[in-house]
Formats: sequence, C-alpha cells, structure tokens
Amino acid sequence: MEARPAGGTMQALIVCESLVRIYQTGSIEVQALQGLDLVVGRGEMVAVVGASGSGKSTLLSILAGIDAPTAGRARVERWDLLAMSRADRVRYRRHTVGFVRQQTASNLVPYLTARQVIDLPMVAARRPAAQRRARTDELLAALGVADCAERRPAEMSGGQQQRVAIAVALANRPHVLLADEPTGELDTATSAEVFAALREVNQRYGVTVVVVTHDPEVSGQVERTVAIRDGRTSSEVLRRTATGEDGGTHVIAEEYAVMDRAGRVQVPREYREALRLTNRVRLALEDDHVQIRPDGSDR
Ligand SMILES: Nc1ncnc2c1ncn2[C@@H]1O[C@H](COP(=O)(O)OP(=O)(O)OP(=O)(O)O)[C@@H](O)[C@H]1O
Repeated sequence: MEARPAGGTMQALIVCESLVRIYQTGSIEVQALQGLDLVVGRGEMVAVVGASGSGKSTLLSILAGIDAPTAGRARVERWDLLAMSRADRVRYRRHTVGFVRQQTASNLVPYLTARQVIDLPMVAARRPAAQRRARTDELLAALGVADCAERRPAEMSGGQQQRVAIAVALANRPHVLLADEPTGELDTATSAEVFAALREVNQRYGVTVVVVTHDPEVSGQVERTVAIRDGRTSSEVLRRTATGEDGGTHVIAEEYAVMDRAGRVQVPREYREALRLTNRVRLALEDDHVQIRPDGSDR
C-alpha cells in the first residue's frame, strides 16, 4: 500500500486546526491542547501516541463529542464540533462516532449479555427489531465473538469484552471509530488480537479509526502514527511496504515533522541539543530543502 501524506490525497473526514482545550480548576489553568493540527482521511486508521498528559484523551473526548474545545477548529464530516447544540451532540454521538474506552468493564453493562448490550444503541436510535437482530449477529460474527452472544462480561475474557465493545461502538454504523487505549489493560497477545479486530473492521466497513495507544508494538501495525507532545502534533510516522531487490517485501517507516498552517515546525530536542539551537537560528532556503543553522552571531 502506498504511503500518503497526512490526509493529503484522501477526502479529509476529521480536520483539527490550532485546536485548544484549556481546563480551569479553581485558579489553575491547564492547557491540555495547545494548538493541535490533525487531518485524518476517510477510511484511514491512525494511531495517536504521546507521553502521559500530552493531551491524547482530551483530543479523543473532543472528537467523540463528549468534551468541547476552547478554541480553534474541529470538524468531523459535516459537524463543526465548536458549534454544536445539545441536540446535535446527541445525534453526533449516536450516529457519527463510536467510542471504545480503555477499561473493558466500562464499555459493557455487568448484567447484560453481549447481544443485549450491542442492541442498546440501536434501540436508542429507534431501529426496527429485525434490523437490530441482523446487525447484532453480523457484528458478533465479524468480531469473532459469536460464541459470546449470550454471555455477560464476567463470563468473557478481556479480549472478548473489548471485541464486544467494538461491536457496540459500531452498532449504528458510525463513520468514525475512536478507541482510547483499548488494549491498555490487556496482555501483549490479547492486545494484538484486539488491534487486529480494529484493523479488520477498518477494512471491512471502511470505518475511519483513530486509536490512542501507549504500546509501540501496536502503533507499529498501522500505516500512520501521529505523535502528540505538549498538546500539539509534533511528528508523524508513515509506514509503507516496498519490494526490495531480492523480491521480498519489507516495511519502510519514515518520520515527518508536522508543520501547522502558520508554518511552525517543532525541531526535536535531540537536534536542538546536538547543534545547541536555542532562541535564534539561521534559516536558509536551498533548492530542495530549508536549512536551519545555529545563530553563530555570539561566537
Ligand atoms: N477534566 C480535567 N480537568 C483538569 N485538567 C485536566 C482534565 N482532563 C485532563 N486534564 C489535564 O490535561 C492534560 C492532558 O490530559 P490528557 O488526559 O488528555 O492526557 P493523555 O495524553 O491522554 O494522558 P494519559 O496517557 O495519561 O491518559 C493533563 O495535564 C491533565 O492533567
């Protein structure tokens, strides 16, 4: 598969520009997002990584319509997430996005079977019973949990619970599936299985998937990984498979810095430290690249 620039050649489904979210607790202000830029194309599967506190969950809550941004732009399909009424928000959360949380138990209901819990969002959307039953059977099969249909969460493994949670999130055929550390509580083998399920639904249903993860192994399985640092998108890794001279295929991963609309780029700390780039730097336009050099005027 070809690597592509961030949403470049595809129709953009999610567009965040200079997104800001400030939390105010008493007199303390926390800037969880500080001008984040992100474009996700329709049908893409993107992993979002970053240190604890970098703003990943905040981004996902905003995209899920659970939280509202303070400033900037955030659009998902036709929805402007900064200008939605309460009723819009309910409609958006019911039909446009599906959400899977980290805590396996919080995605399900202890006293409901898998079949009953997958049915719930469709009841809320007033779908006819026959249609609901068919969709439930289809999702249980697609996620490999048909044998769990009549089981309650306590009778399922963590991996099965998360696959049922994905089925719940997909019940109303959303175009976007958001998952916040869906494999955080699972062991490596089970994580791989849940991640494979996300990939499977991404390909089978064409649903756009944004998944937050701490797990580098998991993020290595998607074509595009977006790194957030201090509430901003700092870099992206694009992966593509290429055929070598020996005829074998291998994966090439290339890291890109992300430039915002104002032309700002974050220079990685290792680069800054290696060349002692501080405060002022010299920029020079070359034929096919831009050069950044230490100031030098003080030496
Ligand atoms: N409701 C809130 N009120 C106040 N501050 C908050 C709130 N939610 C998040 N924050 C702060 O915003 C920043 C970003 O938090 P966020 O949960 O988005 O980070 P994260 O990258 O998802 O972290 P983790 O990987 O630990 O889940 C943190 O400094 C956090 O303490």
